[in-house]
Amino acid sequence: MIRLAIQKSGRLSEDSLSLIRECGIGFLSSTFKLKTEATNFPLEILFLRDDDIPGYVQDGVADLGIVGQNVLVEAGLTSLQVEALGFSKCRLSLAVPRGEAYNSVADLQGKNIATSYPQLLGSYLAGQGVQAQLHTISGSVEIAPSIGLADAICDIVSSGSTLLGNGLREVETVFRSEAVLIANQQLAPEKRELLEQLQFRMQAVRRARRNKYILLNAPVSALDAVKALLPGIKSPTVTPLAEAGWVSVQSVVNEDDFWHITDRLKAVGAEGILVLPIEKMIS
Ligand SMILES: Nc1ncnc2c1ncn2[C@@H]1O[C@H](COP(=O)(O)OP(=O)(O)OP(=O)(O)O)[C@@H](O)[C@H]1O
Ligand SMILES: O=P(O)(O)OC[C@H]1O[C@H](OP(=O)(O)OP(=O)(O)O)[C@H](O)[C@@H]1O
Ligand SMILES: [Mg+2]
Repeated sequence: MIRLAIQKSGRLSEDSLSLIRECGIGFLSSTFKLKTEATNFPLEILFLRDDDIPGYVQDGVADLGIVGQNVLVEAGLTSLQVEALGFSKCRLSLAVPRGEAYNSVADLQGKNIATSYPQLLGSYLAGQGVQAQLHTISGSVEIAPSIGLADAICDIVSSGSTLLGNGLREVETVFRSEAVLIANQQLAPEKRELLEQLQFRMQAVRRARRNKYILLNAPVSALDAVKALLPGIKSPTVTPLAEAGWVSVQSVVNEDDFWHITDRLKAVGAEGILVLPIEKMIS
């Protein structure tokens, strides 16, 4: 049995649970139960505060964890990272009151800055040659300037609406973060094997999310142009249609390139384009 710690409730919880479920791992969860066993994989899930997860994994209380890279680096435990998971993307940024003049990070020299990330901010400022007084607070950091607690803040930003709602302006990005899978570094061989099985499934899920299955009809005369646009995993599948001179083409396309490629497919004569989600993608 391998133990995985995830956030009990917060920005990482829902996506962590979805990823585990999409890996085909079933479990019962209830708001009050802080530990659950998977029904079809030797996995125990612990529901914890995210800040505690890196330490628990380092000490071996949990074998694995899912946590924001920002929390991992702040804890000085970057060496536990196994792979990035592509969700809970955000940035740690410096912000100042909107009306205040700001030209460069040098303007923060001697200022009071409130943050929950003194290590990350401290090393960023040291790298910029700026000395400031850091006030560590554990939450609601964006309130600090308006109550006279600090001149500036450094906190997590995603949409920017919390900054906007508190009269602040983002001025520097200190760190870019996303959720990461972490593991204890002295895992027993049986647990290491379970970790590898989990990683294999997670990678198949993530690859599937990034890609779409595409089917279309095209005149044979356009086939070379269509093939050039849709290289697929190895090469596209091409089957003749009942109507002479036409083929059906099936392939896989990256989500990011999808609209751009669809426009070009239409331009070379493709018709009846269907796009389907992929559930798992194993390379
Ligand atoms: N607005 C956001 N958008 C995307 N990701 C975010 C956002 N805010 C935070 N995160 C990421 O999710 C992690 C957890 O954020 P959350 O706000 O739930 O933490 P928390 O309040 O410290 O939770 P806990 O109660 O577990 O200590 C952060 O460390 C960061 O990596
Ligand atoms: O740029 P935005 O999209 O507004 O997101 C940023 C906010 O999200 C996080 O807090 P969260 O809402 O998770 O609340 P918390 O203070 O309880 O962690 C973070 O600490 C910021 O305050
Ligand atoms: Mg926390």
